[in-house]
Amino acid sequence: MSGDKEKSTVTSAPPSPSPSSVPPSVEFTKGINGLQKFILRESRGSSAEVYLYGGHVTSWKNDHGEELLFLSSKAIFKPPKAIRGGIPICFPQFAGHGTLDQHGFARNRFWAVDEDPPPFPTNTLNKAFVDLILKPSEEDMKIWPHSFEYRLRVALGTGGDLMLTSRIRNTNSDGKPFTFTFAYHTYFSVSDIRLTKYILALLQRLQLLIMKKRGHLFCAKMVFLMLWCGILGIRKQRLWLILVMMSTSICCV
Ligand SMILES: O=P(O)(O)OC[C@H]1O[C@@H](O)[C@H](O)[C@@H](O)[C@@H]1O
Repeated sequence: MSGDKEKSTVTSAPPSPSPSSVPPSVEFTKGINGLQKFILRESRGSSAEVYLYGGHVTSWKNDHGEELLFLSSKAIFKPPKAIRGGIPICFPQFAGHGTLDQHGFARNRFWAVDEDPPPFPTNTLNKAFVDLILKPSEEDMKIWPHSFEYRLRVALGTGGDLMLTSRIRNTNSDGKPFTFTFAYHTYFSVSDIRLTKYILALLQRLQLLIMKKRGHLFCAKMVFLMLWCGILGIRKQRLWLILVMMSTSICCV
């Protein structure tokens, strides 16, 4: 679950470390309303917090201690209500695209620690990370009759970059395929929401225009994001972090 040792929950620091040599660490503790959470810390001081409830990232701070995610002051942290802010996981349905409640049920379920995650092709050394897993309950199967294993890795890299990797496996005993929709519904923190609203409206139009003309969604998204960050004066480092965030992946096995 942490950088140096894949299976240990807490990485202990060596004796008298210098600030730059403190290893990445993962702490399992209680958060708001006693809900359990992990705190990931990286050697240069950035951190992230992940609740088991919802597999929900609620905080991501850079090495200056600045919060990069928005968490509503009205977020109540009381199941079955979803946590408002941070990075809600919308699964197996995004928005109202289906018969389930808005954004599906993954954000309203208690996830478990994944004790035996399949290996990753990439090097996880020097990263603080935690592996979570969600499997449907009998009640879930009544509203969405598909068996699955949803594995989520939340990792914090040495530069403070936050990476979420979702791996969703169809475990239907009859091998029947299923479809789903999904989103990391990230709430970024911004300094001026009014200005952001105007700029977003403008850029959404621009994005639509580019998509219509070129039909190239990826390019449009990148142009959109870079303009947005540039106009809002987001520092270069933060823009980079956001771009890394955007490159988080989802794969089905
Ligand atoms: O209010 P919820 O269910 O947490 O959803 C968060 C937001 O999700 C977005 O997808 C909707 O467009 C918003 O209207 C909504 O507020």
